[in-house]
Amino acid sequence: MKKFTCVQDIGDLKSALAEAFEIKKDRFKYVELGRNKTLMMIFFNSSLRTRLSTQKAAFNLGMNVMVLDINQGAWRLETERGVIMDGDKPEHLLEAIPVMGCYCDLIGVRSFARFEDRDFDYKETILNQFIQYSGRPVFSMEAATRHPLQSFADLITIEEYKKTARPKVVMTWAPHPRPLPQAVPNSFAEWMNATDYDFVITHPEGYELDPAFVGDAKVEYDQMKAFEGADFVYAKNWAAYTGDNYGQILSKDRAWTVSDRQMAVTNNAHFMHCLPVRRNMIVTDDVIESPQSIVIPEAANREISATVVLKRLLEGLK
Ligand SMILES: CCC[C@H](NC(=O)CCC(=O)O)C(=O)O
Ligand SMILES: NC(=O)OP(=O)(O)O
Repeated sequence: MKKFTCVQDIGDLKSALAEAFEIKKDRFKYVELGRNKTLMMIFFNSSLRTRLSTQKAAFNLGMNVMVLDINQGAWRLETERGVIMDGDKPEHLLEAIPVMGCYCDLIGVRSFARFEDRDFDYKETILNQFIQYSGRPVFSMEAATRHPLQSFADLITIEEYKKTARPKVVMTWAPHPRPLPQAVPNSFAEWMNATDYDFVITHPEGYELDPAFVGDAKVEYDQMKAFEGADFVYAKNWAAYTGDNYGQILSKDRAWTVSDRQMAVTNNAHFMHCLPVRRNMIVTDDVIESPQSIVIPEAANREISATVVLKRLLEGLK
């Protein structure tokens, strides 16, 4: 594997899942693979789970790790070409990227959507500059339009907890005080559409995601109807995608906050969320603390998804 930015990069999902469950049985099985290899993790945005689980995955494979928080310690970076750099940014990304590539063997990048220009975001401008100019294999630690490490962990978790071959999985929008990226819902939809699950997306009108990610998923504007018979509920907020509303908050309707009311019409569904989660905006305390909540095992599986991805990128170096 030469990059990991989307579901297509991992190839056959059944093989990827088999590798994940193999590694889960013995996560140090490939500890020699990464000897004297260095992972560089570059964050343009905050992180807890990705920052910790991806480092742990690198250690599982015997790698060295460097972590850089851009604009905190490094020089502030200009990312636009053609800009006269007479302001507060002493370095351009197009120099910084190949320099960072000199010091490592693999690069992970977190760079969220900026919501200033939809084309800039949806062309994955920053991530693709790392792919183009670093000279190293690059993987996404959540970019503008996807979060594949999260989605792979979500799939592993559903496979572990499902009671039927084709569970009903419902992704629901929920209210949030800030405009959040579409990366997590886009990516979850992309991975769910690559399975044979019964996948439904529910959100208020106006929050339609990019059709390229929605694919053949059923979209239901009535949340209670969507929840009927669900085996898994995956909650997430996202800002509007369509037209002039890009990056905007259209609703903070707390009737969409996942509570016992909605969970009551499901098939005793497991509750999932990528975390961090705003309690009593996205989901009530009772639901996220209930026996059906699997948000912690879901987060734990981030170590497994990252170990599989780093293993395949290391194997690609040979
Ligand atoms: C893994 C999720 C990362 C990010 N979440 C946030 O930025 C939450 C920030 C907040 O709740 O203020 C998102 O929604 O894409
Ligand atoms: N789910 C996830 O990626 O969490 P962090 O933003 O804390 O890394």
